[in-house]
Amino acid sequence: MNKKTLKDLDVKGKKVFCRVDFNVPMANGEVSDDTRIKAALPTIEYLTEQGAILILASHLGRPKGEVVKDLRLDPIAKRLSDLIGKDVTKTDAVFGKEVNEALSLLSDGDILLIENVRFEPGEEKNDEKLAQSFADMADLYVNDAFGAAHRAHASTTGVAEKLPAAAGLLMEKELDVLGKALENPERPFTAIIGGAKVKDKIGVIDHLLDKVDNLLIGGGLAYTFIKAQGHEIGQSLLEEDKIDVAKQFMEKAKEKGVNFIIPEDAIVADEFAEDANTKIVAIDEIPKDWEALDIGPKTRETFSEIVADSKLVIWNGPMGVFEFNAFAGGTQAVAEALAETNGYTVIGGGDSAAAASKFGFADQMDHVSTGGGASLEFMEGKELPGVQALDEK
Ligand SMILES: Nc1ncnc2c1ncn2[C@@H]1O[C@H](COP(=O)(O)OP(=O)(O)OP(=O)(O)O)[C@@H](O)[C@H]1O
Ligand SMILES: O=C(O)[C@H](O)COP(=O)(O)O
Repeated sequence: MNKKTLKDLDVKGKKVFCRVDFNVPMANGEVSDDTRIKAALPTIEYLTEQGAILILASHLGRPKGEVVKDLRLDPIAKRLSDLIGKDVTKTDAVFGKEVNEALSLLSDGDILLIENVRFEPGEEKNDEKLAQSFADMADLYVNDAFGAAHRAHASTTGVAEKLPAAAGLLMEKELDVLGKALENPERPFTAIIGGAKVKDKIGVIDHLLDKVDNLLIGGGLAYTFIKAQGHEIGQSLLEEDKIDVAKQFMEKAKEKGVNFIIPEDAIVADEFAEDANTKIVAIDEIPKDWEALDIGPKTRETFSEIVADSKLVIWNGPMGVFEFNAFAGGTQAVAEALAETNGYTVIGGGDSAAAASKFGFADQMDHVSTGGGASLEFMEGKELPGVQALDEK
């Protein structure tokens, strides 16, 4: 990586403003999944052990510049404190008198978590004054929030331009793993793309077609491709205005010699419901009034065989409506195939990461990205503003 990292900084006795992505799922006022908090621990522990005074900043949800009680970071401060076995001071303010007073009481190795930065209207606007307030608190800036690196906000880019700025250990690892995968992949290299909409995956499919040996398409977006091949898809998800793009991708795959695979069978349902009537059909036999909600058994087998023979697999997006048990089998089969292959496996965050943990395979993946949108933009070949803003080595 050509950006400065934690190891390039001398942090002892310095105030370090560290942006983390603690945008975690909450239920009943408590953290219901602390994966992202745990992922930031190496950076937090390194900084405190080195004797920095650590100021942590994160967003939670999308409060749009207003204070939203349920999006306060107190439960996160508590969980962090339990995980590291150390007190974490939490302020109700994002900056100003309360934060400065709290900071003045801290010693080397202590931790302060400021309030949800998105309570400030200036955060998402990358407001200069807010960025300056963050910079005024600290001597150094560290960005460990890979999950928010695709956002150009005051706490991710604005402040980075005002202080010596380096990547945290999680940021460094994410960029290393995803970067190596895309720049110098071991082959055969397979990408599996699922999820709901072609629209959301155009950039990533296009970019991956220049890189991969196999591109496997599942999920709701597959049916636009199937329609583009001239088959009827009943009530399945269709983006009429993306049929041409789907055709172009299939052409591009042919030109590039990429093995482009779309489902050969599906589980169809007579309504979008957990307890709908279902059957397995060949892909050119989807009944008019039914909709395809998961990939079928033959497709699962084909996908699993390709994954087994791959040296590198990247997976983004579920293969079906995995939230309903009746249509979770395809996603589970893909997660299992990744868990079993000897190849290096990378999950591109979001729903696929949730699915891998739901089915108990997350620990068997080589890398589960903490970024949903961020990993997708990275895989599209875009520069992430939160990374761009860091100091060059
Ligand atoms: N065949 C299908 N028909 C309808 N919906 C589907 C189908 N297959 C998958 N989905 C839905 O797609 C949704 C996930 O789509 P999305 O594009 O958001 O995935 P994702 O890219 O993994 O998400 P994220 O951006 O959070 O990583 C799931 O809620 C799932 O139910
Ligand atoms: O959950 C995420 O993907 C990140 O925390 C970014 O959140 P955002 O989409 O609300 O900017």
